[in-house]
Amino acid sequence: MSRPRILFIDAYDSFSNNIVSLLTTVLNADVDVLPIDPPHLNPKRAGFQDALREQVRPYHAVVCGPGPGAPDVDKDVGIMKHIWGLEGQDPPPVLGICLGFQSLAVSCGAVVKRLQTGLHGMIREIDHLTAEHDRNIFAGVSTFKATLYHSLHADVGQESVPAIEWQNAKWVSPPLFPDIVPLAWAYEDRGGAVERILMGIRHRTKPFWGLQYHPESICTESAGHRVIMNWFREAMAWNHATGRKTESVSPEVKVTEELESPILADAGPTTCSSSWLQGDGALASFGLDAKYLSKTIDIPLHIEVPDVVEILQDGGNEFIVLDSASAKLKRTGLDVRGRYSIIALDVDEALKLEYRTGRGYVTVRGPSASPAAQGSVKQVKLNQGQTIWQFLTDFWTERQIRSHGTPDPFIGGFMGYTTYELGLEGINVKLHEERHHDRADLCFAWVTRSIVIDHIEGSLRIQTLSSREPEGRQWLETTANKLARSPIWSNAIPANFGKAHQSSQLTPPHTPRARHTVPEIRAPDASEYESKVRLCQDFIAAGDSYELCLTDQTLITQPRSRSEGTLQSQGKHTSPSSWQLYRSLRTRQPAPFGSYIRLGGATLVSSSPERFLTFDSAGLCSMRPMKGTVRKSPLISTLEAAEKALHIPKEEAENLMIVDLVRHDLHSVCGPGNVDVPHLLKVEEYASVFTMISVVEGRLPPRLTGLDVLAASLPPGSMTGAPKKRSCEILQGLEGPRGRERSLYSGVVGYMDAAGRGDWSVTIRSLFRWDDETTSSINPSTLDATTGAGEIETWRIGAGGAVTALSTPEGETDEMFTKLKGPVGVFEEA
Ligand SMILES: C=C(O[C@@H]1C=C(C(=O)O)C=C[C@H]1O)C(=O)O
Ligand SMILES: NC(=O)CC[C@H](N)C(=O)O
Repeated sequence: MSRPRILFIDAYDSFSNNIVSLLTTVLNADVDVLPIDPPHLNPKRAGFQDALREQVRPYHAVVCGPGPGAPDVDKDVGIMKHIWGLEGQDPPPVLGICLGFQSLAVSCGAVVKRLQTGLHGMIREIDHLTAEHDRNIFAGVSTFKATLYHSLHADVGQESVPAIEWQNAKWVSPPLFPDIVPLAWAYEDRGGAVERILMGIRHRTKPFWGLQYHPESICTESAGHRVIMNWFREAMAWNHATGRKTESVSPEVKVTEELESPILADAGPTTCSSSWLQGDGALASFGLDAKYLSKTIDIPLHIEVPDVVEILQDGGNEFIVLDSASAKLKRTGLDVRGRYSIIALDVDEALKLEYRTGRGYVTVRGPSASPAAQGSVKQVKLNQGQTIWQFLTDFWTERQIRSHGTPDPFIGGFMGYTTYELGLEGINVKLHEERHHDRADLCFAWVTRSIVIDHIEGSLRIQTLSSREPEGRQWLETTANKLARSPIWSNAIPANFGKAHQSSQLTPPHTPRARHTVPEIRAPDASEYESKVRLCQDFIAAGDSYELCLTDQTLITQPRSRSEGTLQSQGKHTSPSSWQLYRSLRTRQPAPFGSYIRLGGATLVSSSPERFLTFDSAGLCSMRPMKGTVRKSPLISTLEAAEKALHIPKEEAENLMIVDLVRHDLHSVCGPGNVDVPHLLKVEEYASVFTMISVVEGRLPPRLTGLDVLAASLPPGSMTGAPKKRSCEILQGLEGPRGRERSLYSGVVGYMDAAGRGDWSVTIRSLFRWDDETTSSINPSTLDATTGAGEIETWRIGAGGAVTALSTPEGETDEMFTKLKGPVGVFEEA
């Protein structure tokens, strides 16, 4: 028999692809996905019912999925609501899950109410009917626990049943709702009183079933998969008994995900991407036909990443340093996260690709191209329907290097950043306001000269992608000599030259008093932040989100340092340059994903502990969401104590939600059955906090690369909450003042090399500024006499955390300030 076909109706949930994977693997079925609001099925148009019937006819069964919102709100359920009303001889067999379940219950007359407290990421035992009769999909299923993600539940009068009657009453259709046959329940202890929550139903006469819990969650026990098998067996039995005919899907009806084409706003550029990439202009041919050359030397123990940068800098303007600053602390070799540091060299000479959301073109900046240097900047139009990621893939494919013979993770290739707003474009979340700047949301340099430091081996590899071998080799020698001959290398100058001293005692952010307002720190107002946490919880209670990663920004203004643009340290009384801030942050807050980046008008100084995504050239990808953080304190100073503090329902639920979300993101590119969770809820130690991480792995099909994973998974789920799209929309409204963007914060930083390997971190615990936010000083009192530069620069630091139904406003505010402390401290130190 050919494989059965199932239509999955997606209510924009962040777990949908996990359900598709479950159905595909457990039922050996082909699953097509249709959104709740497909343009060709508008309930307001004449003939809608017929069109919907035609849509579902080819399928053996339909699944109505989970999602944000409420079942009685039309826009939240879209066509789902009309599935239950499909009259005629042969309604299709349908399974509703969570929102889909609630929609079925509402169609049978039930009222949907708010739970006393939402149950998101909570794992509960299911009390189900095991008897073998009457289309009971729980028949023969052993006891199991399942994950819940809901704020609402179906009220069928269960609270009015006296406790002594419950055992007999619970499997009987409630008198007021004769079409609902209860099949499963869960019970929530609410301080002595028990809340009865309907977990599974079937329709009395129609082939409709529903589950309130999430069968696809990583924490729903596999005994629960039997329910899905039973359901499908009942569905097929229904089709057979009623003679319901399914027809094979003709190519016209087959549903595929609709790709939105980018908005082609500016008519400006005329060169389109395909002709540019194949052209032979100086920019288009940059980096083609290159060969990998390298030279390895030992690195003295006292030399640190910034020392290497200082020795080799040649008065450049742009820098990319990915610094495993925590590696030295862990030279045991156990902590593989921080093994390598990568330094791009001669970034000014590299080709840069920049993209801004909503624009239909890519800006290509040639070597040493200042925006003013005409001729070396080109705007290349994206083809109709082509995304920035497809453009980057085409560019990369032309420069791919298959054999290089180095075990190191990077040989040269793309390095750069993306903003949070780039991610929003990818999930079709519109920005509230017009943007009053011209900054790029993605800036990737094609790096051909670089250094990889292996902190475990104590080695340094100088490498180039060069089309002229003798010249390339010459450069390797010159660079090696430059390092070896430097006085710092031979320890003639102490290696802590120019470094800020380590401060272990962190002080809370504050606004310095008026006399000498340098720098001026404007941290979020605690009570305002607390009210935003409460607003988040209102959205959660209403069913609009399961978890919201609320954040806020701290602004620091200071006179622009006179030595900005060089890597010099300077006198005591001037404001610190970005380089000094970086030196200071990496000492105060050493992290596995530190970075110093000056690229495309942005400066980023980061001490991120969070890996977003790593992948190899064979297509194995791994994501490492972090969620659940406690501050180090005398009470919580050991891993053991932190485990106690973090292995509690609230923290575990936060992490689990993001794990399921990341599985969904990875499933979308890796496909059903190709995603696993090798580590769940593991507590790790960082400089000033303990955090819980999980690892989610996927295997990419051969034709896809890590760029496809980035395209499918931004913005990082740990920075949004779930479901991603609705949560981001809510956060946009809350995180004002209006028009404020998260920008680099919540974006990602990393690389994808010419061999196809990549490593990306989430931009958190960091500070950034944009060149265009430097203003002339209007108030002379804010000027430090020794800078005299007359310019004020603005640094931004984002911080926040996940809000759930179980959060407390004070607890979340404290967590936000804890995360802020590290990065803000570099200014206080100055
Ligand atoms: C939002 C931040 O961190 C995120 C939120 C975390 C949490 O809620 O525990 C942990 C790591 C990050 O994914 C931040 O650092 O500002
Ligand atoms: N996961 C879901 O489908 C949730 C359904 C609904 N939004 C609720 O919160 O109850």
